[in-house]
Amino acid sequence: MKNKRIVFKVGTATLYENGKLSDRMDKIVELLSELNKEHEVMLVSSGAVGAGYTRCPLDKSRLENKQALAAIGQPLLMKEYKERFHKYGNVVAQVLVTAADFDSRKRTANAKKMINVLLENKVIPIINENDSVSVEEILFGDNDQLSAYVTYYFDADLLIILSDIDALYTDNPKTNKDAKPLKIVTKIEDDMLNQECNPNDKFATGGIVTKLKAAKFLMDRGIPMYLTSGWDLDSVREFLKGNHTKGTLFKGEK
Ligand SMILES: Nc1ncnc2c1ncn2[C@@H]1O[C@H](COP(=O)(O)OP(=O)(O)O)[C@@H](O)[C@H]1O
Ligand SMILES: N[C@@H](CCC(=O)OP(=O)(O)O)C(=O)O
Repeated sequence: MKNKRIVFKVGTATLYENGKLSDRMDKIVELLSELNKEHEVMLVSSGAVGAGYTRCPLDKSRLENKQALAAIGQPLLMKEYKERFHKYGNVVAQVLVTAADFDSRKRTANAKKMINVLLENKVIPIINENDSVSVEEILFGDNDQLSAYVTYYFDADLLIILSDIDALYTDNPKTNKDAKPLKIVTKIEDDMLNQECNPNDKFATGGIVTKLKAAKFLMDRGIPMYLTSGWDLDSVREFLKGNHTKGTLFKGEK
């Protein structure tokens, strides 16, 4: 793949381990900095609520507390990214969105123009839901679907989801040891989307279902999505070189 616009999404469980930032963030920053030389790179990053909790352990079951945790954690998360990307000479930009930003063509077009300016200048946009004001109808609620919207509405060629799981399996591999990884998925059945959502990290809101919804949204629009582990970034490097050995590629049949 050459000169592509690529969106990466990283979940809370990949970034944080036992309430502490993991060195996986360093590895992700290294990979994105490498790719930013040849491609246009955007990052949708979760982790604001988890980061906020490290400083102020509020009861996150109350919505206003969760909003406050995001407000506390978002600048902490950005500081960590900014410092790491700086080592590679990269500038980052914080972009916070709500579902309402994709509701009107005018607002989406305005946001896209701004994203284009960032990418033309090799600045890496780090995007998250604006959790501190996102409630009710303007709420996405999970960054898997948000990253699919970012990919489609901001004209990207590919979405790569870096997860705590290395592929989509025939069943939940954490509870069924016979579950098998799927290499390519060309169709998502409705019953797959009706499973319960149960993310592994207590600060996460996604789970496998939101990843499948993201994949379906993109497959319906002819855009591929690659799901792989945030623990093993060589699979991403290989995939982008055309060697698909690990992870799941979601690609609609056209
Ligand atoms: N069919 C399946 N294939 C893969 N993972 C599954 C499946 N069903 C349930 N899961 C669970 O979904 C988890 C991934 O979702 P989540 O914890 O939200 O990841 P992330 O933090 O990367 O967004 C896996 O670790 C696994 O426990
Ligand atoms: N926007 C929230 C995370 C939402 C989310 O989807 O979390 P995850 O399932 O870990 O990708 C945050 O920054 O904490």
